[in-house]
Amino acid sequence: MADTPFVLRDISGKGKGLFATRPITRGERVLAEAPLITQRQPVSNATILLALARLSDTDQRRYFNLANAWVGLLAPPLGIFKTNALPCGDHDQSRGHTVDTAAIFPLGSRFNSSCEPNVNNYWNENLNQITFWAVRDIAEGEELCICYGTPLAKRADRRARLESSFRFVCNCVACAREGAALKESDDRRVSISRLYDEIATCGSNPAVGVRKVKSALKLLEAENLLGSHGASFCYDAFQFCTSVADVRNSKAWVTKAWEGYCVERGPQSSDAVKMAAYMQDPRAHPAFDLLPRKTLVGPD
Ligand SMILES: C[S@@+](CC[C@H](N)C(=O)[O-])C[C@H]1O[C@@H](n2cnc3c(N)ncnc32)[C@H](O)[C@@H]1O
Repeated sequence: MADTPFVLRDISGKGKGLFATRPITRGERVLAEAPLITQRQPVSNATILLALARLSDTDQRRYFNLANAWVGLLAPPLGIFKTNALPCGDHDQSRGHTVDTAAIFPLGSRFNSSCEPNVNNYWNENLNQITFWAVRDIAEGEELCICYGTPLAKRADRRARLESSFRFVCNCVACAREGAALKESDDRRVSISRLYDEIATCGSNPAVGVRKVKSALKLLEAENLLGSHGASFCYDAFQFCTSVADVRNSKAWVTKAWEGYCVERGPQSSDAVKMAAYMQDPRAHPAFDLLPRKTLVGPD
């Protein structure tokens, strides 16, 4: 871990976790790592054993030293895989994205989960590595957490999912809320998820679409999820503006989307590169000028 800005240490109730050894700036890449083993669905104990047989003794030891939430319930190779696997692709079940390849990483599999994550994991297919990005400024000593689950859901649903897949009760800063604060947070997350679905149906009504994007961004900010989830909403707003040939606001939105993807996924990610091209020429988008021309609104 010589040049990483974190250390691995024990944390009560979570096994081990990763902690910042210095202040980390929003948008910084905290880790890029190749897999120990990769598996395509369907994964079984037998397919994992085959992959492990190709590893050196040192890497096999690394694998078997990882956490296992399924002790006594599954054979160890499979239990460790289910506890630690991260998706190799754009996997966000709450948005209907799933990938059928997942992998185990020596350090990347040590990030604990938070429903208000300060780090985003992104599989970079050009590098064939998983990359981890600070989605907000992180103080020295703070734990670095990604989100394993579906943050845009109520606490009860988030917890149920994490408990059934990873066998822990989430008590992250978002899940620890109670009373009115919990209700407000639950309502905001459900609203963001609803707005996400509604935005997808606004193609013929771009003014409404952009209004909904702005509402979603405000709610994301209130939930401290703007850094991890804002970019795709800004890209939606860009597409609404470009469809009515509103070049000025298209540029403003796609610039926001580019900034967001640089933070969530890195400037070399395919999404950031795509946004950079539309910043140069918003007219290159296939939806440009498809609807009656109109001026919409830009970001705040
Ligand atoms: C991928 S491992 C993360 C690293 C692990 N803590 C370790 O010691 O190597 C996933 C497991 O970590 C624990 N974990 C992760 N996030 C947690 C959280 N927010 N609260 C409690 N336990 C958590 C659970 O036991 C989970 O099954």
